[in-house]
Order: sequence, then structure tokens, then C-alpha cells
Amino acid sequence: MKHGERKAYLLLEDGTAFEGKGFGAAAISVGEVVFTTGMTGYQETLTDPSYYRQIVTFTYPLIGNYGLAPGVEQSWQVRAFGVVVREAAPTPSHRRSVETLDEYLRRHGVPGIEGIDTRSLVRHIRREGTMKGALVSTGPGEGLPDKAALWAHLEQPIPRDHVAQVTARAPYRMPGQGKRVVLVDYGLKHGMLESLRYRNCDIYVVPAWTPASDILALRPQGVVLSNGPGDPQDIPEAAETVRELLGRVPLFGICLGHQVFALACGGRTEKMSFGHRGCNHPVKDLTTGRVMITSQNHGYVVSREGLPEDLEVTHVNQNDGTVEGLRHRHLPAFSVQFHPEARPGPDDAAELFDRFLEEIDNAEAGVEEGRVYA
Ligand SMILES: NC(=O)CC[C@H](N)C(=O)O
Repeated sequence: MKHGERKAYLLLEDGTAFEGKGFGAAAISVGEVVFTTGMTGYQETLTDPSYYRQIVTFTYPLIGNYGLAPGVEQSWQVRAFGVVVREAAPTPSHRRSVETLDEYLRRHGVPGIEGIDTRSLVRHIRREGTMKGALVSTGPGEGLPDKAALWAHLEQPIPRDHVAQVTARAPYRMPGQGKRVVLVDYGLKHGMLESLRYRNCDIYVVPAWTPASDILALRPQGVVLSNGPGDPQDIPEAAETVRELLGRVPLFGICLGHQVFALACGGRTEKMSFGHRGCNHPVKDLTTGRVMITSQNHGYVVSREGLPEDLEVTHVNQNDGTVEGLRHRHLPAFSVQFHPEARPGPDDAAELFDRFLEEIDNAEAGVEEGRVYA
């Protein structure tokens, strides 16, 4: 088969349709159509579990040019449900690359569409907000299915059990000589494990629904709440668990973990119009005045309105002023909406992991001095 002989459609729930060329798996996929502005890091993006049930549009026009390599992925599967690019590079070049984007997506059963005007799609999403879409990519020589049948696919609601689909089925440990940290897995990225391992942590990963008593029974010195897909309000049990952990062990929330932390403290979250996705989002740390370029991938955000007294805003997005970081005023707990583990993206915020380990030291010293925070 010659590259480009396959047909594909991307249909949006508001009736907008794009026709292009298919690549990846010959399949039909339904998900929320989102866009990311990352110029590189496509393999990390596609395997990030936070993209579960999303069809990812890349604004950068050439994707796949340095190929796909083992060890780069952020989970064991492609978690995005579909891929939209201007051009999928057919001849990648990198010494570690073992396959093309087309081959990679075929192997993972995920469809792609290329050759559409991704600028016009992204402008549409920016204007109207993210929306449901159906992506159909045909096999070589196959005709496109009937559009009416495809619209029918769009009538079904997207299920909301995202975290249940991607969380670890059972606990596991990555032993280390350093601090004992429990990582609650709402759909964690490997980069998070790497960031903790790099700091010698003794890591216990637990499934999302693990009760607070079981987490505390592991005698953690700190608990990290991971990133994950979907709406934080769909997992009220998670906020309930975090409420029970608050004040009993230092907490660090990242992305979905940050949103769950805010809900646990009595805050609110809301859906953004088109979210923040990419590797180039400027965030100001209000405690130091420093601006970092951060990696982001979220469609929900902690609301400024109704923020509980106990929470202080520590980070703000420089583009739209939204809340990017929180700290509890009295207890050892803080969180960020962006990704300090990067993967993909710059390492500007990596030191937040060190800050968390310091927080543990301070909390433990406080307890020794009789300042009990529990
Ligand atoms: N990366 C994440 O953890 C994303 C959090 C949440 N699913 C959101 O879209 O806002």
C-alpha cells in the first residue's frame, strides 16, 4: 500500500466535518476532540492516560518526524482514542526510532487522520470549545462509511468511568532507599514514577479507590496524588479519601490530583472551554515571582470562586489567570495543575518534587518538636 491511499473522516457533534487521509488502525473512534500545542513529545502525549477518551489534534504541522522509540511512553498503551495531524511523517529519522507513527498507531489499534486543515479545526475548537467527535479511518482501498451511520455514533454519550479504566488493578512497589511515598494512581504517567525514583523514593503505587486506612497502613512519609483522565467531580470517593488523609500525612497533588485535593478541601472545579494542552504554558509562582514554562494537559480547572479560606493560590497561569497551584494554609499539602514531571516538556518545575521531600522533612521535624499537625 502506498502512504495516503486511505480515506478518513473527522465529524464533530456540531455538524462540522473534515475529510482527510487515514493512517494508524482502520477503526472508528468516539471521544472529546482536543488540541495540544506541543511541538515535540507526541509519543509521551499519546500514551498519557489523561488523554483517555480524547481525540488529540496536534497544532504542530509535522508529527512523527523523529519516530517512536521504546522507553519514551508514559503508560503501556496509546491512551488517546484518535490522532489528528496535518502530516504524519512517513520516513522518521532518529537513532532510537523503531517505527513510524502510522505503524505505532496500527499496533495499538488507534485510528488517525491526516491532511486536514488542523488550523481551521483548532480555531473552531477555540471558538466553540472542545466537543465530541467521531474519527473513522478506513483500511487501504476501502470506501468511507455512510456519514449518517457515523453521526449515529456521536449520539451516544461518552461514558464517565475514565479513572476506573486506567488505574492500576493492584498495588505495586518500586523499592528505593529514600522516603517512603505512596502514589495514588488515577492514571499516572511513568514520568511521575521516574521523578520519584530519581530522588531515591521507596514508591508504593496504589489503585485509585484504595481507602485512606489502607494507604496509612503502609506508613507513608508522603502521599502523591497523580494525574488522570476525566472530570474530577466524577470521582467523589477520591476527594473523600484525600479528606481523610489531610493532616495525617504530607500531600502533593498533580493535575487531576490537584483538582481532587481542591475538592477535598471544599473547593470547586469547572470545565474549561478548550483547556490547556502543550509544553509551553507560562505559569507564575507567586511565592518566588518566577515564571516557569510548564507542560500541561487539562480540561478542568479549580475555580477561584468559592475557594476555601484554608487554601492559598500559589501559582497562576500567565495567559488566562487561572489557578495553577494551591497550598493548604495550615497543613502540609500542596498541589499544581501543571506537570512537574514534564514528559513531554521542559523541566522548569521539576524542583517541586524536591519541595515535596522538604515538606516531608519539615512536617516530621514539626511533629518531633511537638507541633502536631494531625
Ligand atoms: N492531566 C490530568 O491529570 C488532567 C486532569 C483532568 N482530567 C482534566 O482534564 O482537567
